[in-house]
Amino acid sequence: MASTEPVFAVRDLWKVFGPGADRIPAAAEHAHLSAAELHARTGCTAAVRDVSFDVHRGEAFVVMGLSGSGKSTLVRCLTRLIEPTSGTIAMDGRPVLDMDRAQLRDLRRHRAAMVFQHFGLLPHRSVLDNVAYGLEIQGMGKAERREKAALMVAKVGLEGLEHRRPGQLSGGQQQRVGLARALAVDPEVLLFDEPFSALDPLIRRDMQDEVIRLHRDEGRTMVFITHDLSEALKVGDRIALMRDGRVVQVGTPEEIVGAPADDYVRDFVRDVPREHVMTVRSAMRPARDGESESGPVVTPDTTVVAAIESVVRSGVPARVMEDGRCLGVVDHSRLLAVVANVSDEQEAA
Ligand SMILES: Nc1ncnc2c1ncn2[C@@H]1O[C@H](COP(=O)(O)OP(=O)(O)OP(=O)(O)O)[C@@H](O)[C@H]1O
Repeated sequence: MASTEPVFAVRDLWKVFGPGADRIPAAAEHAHLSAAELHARTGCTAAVRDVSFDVHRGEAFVVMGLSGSGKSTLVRCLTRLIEPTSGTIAMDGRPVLDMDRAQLRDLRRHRAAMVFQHFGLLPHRSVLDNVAYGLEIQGMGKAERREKAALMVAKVGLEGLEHRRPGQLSGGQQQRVGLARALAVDPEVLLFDEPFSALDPLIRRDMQDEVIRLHRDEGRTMVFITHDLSEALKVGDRIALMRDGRVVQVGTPEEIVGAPADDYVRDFVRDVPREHVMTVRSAMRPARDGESESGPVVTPDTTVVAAIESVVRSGVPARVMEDGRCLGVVDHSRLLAVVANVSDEQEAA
């Protein structure tokens, strides 16, 4: 298996609810209709509308959009918890829509584990046994699964709480149990359905950091649903932004914020503090006489806010260095242009 092969390859995917749903994807006369018009005309809801994207190995892929935009339906289609109306999905090159029940069970149990918003914990079991549950389903012996579960409990920071019941835990702790349970089966992909939206802001931030740490440490592929833009920008390597069942843009946080595909995306990201998302790679200019010889050094993926600090402290432009080469420099005006959302042309004018 080539390592460049996507984990998920989704093409022309549709999920339509309602009467005669099967006929909607191919019906060209409906293609230009908005979601509301389509519903008024046909009685159908196109929850996922002609969507194509790849999820690369090892990336955190975020599906973002407002309530009702189709995020949950899309992600549930990946493992056929919801049956797509048309299109194709491949996981590791294998067509998911051709899988029989046994193959699908294997897919959901071993390869793509879901972490739900409402934890789905078993109330009468201890933390340890909840975490071990997925392994029990897999048929692993008691001693071995408890040992493995204990490791996962420690990994998500719940040591000492192994014998509590879910009802004796806070929301954040319960979510950690759900996370440990998904991790215990060592899936190739973790699918998160708005996992933290029920948590209060501070615990939510802790959990986001936890997920990012797990992602960095293990390089595990993640698909993460959220309606929260700041969460998407924080967690995602790439983000698919959905509107009315369609994916309107797929890109890195920097691409989404720096080069919105249309007015909808532009409006969506309008209030994002750009200096926290944009990097010096998109802010730098060519070095002029002597500038590549001195001044503070930053890497190309340094955020603008971090580069501002370097430039302010040193009083001179910062050099953007990669593999010993100076790619360019960032000075006060380039950095301020990012903060003010002024483009090169506007700056020069
Ligand atoms: N079983 C169903 N029958 C009919 N319509 C459905 C069904 N499930 C979802 N829908 C509709 O499909 C659209 C997309 O729903 P979905 O739950 O995927 O959105 P979402 O972006 O995940 O929303 P939220 O953030 O509120 O969970 C909505 O208009 C919803 O009402």
